[in-house]
Amino acid sequence: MAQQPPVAIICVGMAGSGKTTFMQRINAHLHQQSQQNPSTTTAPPYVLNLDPAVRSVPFDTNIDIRDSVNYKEVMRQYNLGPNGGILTSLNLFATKIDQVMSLLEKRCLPQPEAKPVPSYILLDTPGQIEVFVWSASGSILLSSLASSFPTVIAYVIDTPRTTANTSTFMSNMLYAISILYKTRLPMILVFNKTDVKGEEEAVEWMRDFESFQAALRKEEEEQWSGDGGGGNGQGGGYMGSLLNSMSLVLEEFYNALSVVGVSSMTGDGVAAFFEAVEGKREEFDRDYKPELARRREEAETQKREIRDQDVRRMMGDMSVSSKSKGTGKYAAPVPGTKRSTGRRPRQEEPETVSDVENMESDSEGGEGEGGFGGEAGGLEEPDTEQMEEDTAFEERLKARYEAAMREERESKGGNGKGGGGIGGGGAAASVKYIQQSQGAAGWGKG
Ligand SMILES: Nc1nc2c(ncn2[C@@H]2O[C@H](COP(=O)(O)OP(=O)(O)OP(=O)(O)O)[C@@H](O)[C@H]2O)c(=O)[nH]1
Repeated sequence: MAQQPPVAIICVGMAGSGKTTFMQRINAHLHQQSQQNPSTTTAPPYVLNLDPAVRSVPFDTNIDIRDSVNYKEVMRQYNLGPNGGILTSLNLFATKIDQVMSLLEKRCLPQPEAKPVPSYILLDTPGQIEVFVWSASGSILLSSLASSFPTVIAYVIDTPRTTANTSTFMSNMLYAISILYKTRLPMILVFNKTDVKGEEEAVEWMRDFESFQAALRKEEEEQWSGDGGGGNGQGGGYMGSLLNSMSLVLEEFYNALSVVGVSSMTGDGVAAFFEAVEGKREEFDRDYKPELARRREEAETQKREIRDQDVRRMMGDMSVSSKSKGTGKYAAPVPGTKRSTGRRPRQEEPETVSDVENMESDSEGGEGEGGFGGEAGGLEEPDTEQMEEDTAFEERLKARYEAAMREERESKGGNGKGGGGIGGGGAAASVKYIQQSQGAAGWGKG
């Protein structure tokens, strides 16, 4: 049977929630599996560490951000604090994303007649979730991964701490929502540390909002009785009603999530976690892949439009359209024409703010390109002279174009001159471009 591409599991969670320990556990589980079944066609997982600030990683990694970026040095050089250092390190790492992706694709995508590939790619992320999830580099890393592999977010939660009270629980759930909506990737909630406190209470609060509201009421009563009846003005007030309403609103969100209880310490619940991952792989293929393709197509169209706009603006600046040929502000003065002898060129329509400023300064001082003398009042020469000037410019442009074409032909003919490197390629491309645009403007092929 043909192998499936591996699922990329990205472990995110608040600092201290147990991401690294969880990574260590699932990594050990997968290694054990591949050792126990040597006949299996899958290799051990491919592991990446994206936490530049971690001192030591308790598992072997295939790619480690610390190998390419020195976090301490980044902080020192850019004069940054810890979070800025992590963010900048991630940004620097993101500049190498094409190398990372080509390595991942080479090692992890099933190849015909090649050795087994891993079933899973595991990624550990920095504890400062926002630095990873809300940064440009985080988005680049996530979208690159998701474009090649089914990708799942494992949101690791410190169960004892989160279920200590309803407001901490709600805050954590809201954080999970923000990540879900930001990344738009399938998510599994991993209630970690179940050896200390089971996940049952949290799951009940998610599945049955009445039980969450009952817990909320109980907390409020306790607070009121603890305060000797005075209360602190928060428990029963807007906080209580906000949490109440939230529990109703979030029902829909909870239904979209898979929830598992795991103890990274004992290994309890790891098998259930991988079952959930397989479920999310199907969900990714069914729901997320088409959406990703649509977003990619949208981005491509946007990029094309921006490029076209830039080209149009550039052509406008160069004034190579048939209408304004030779009158642009970048056109060189021609010996023997009126312009070089002091006549002001015909005013163009401003296209940019700087054009307007240039025009204003031209008309104020008359110090533009030879524009001084008695014509500052805006006297216009007859059109025939303008036409002469246009023709001269056109001829110069044509001559330059033909010379460049000749040069290109010679370099192609292998006359020992070589291609001219980057500069030569650029000239050839410009010639081609000018040729096309002039052709479109009715200038013929030349
Ligand atoms: N009892 C128990 N402790 C755990 C479990 N998982 C992690 N811990 C402990 O929780 C603490 C934090 O674990 P880490 O794995 O370092 O957490 P992290 O999320 O990677 O932390 P950062 O790297 O700071 O983001 C450590 O002391 C772990 O031993 C678990 O399942 N049970």
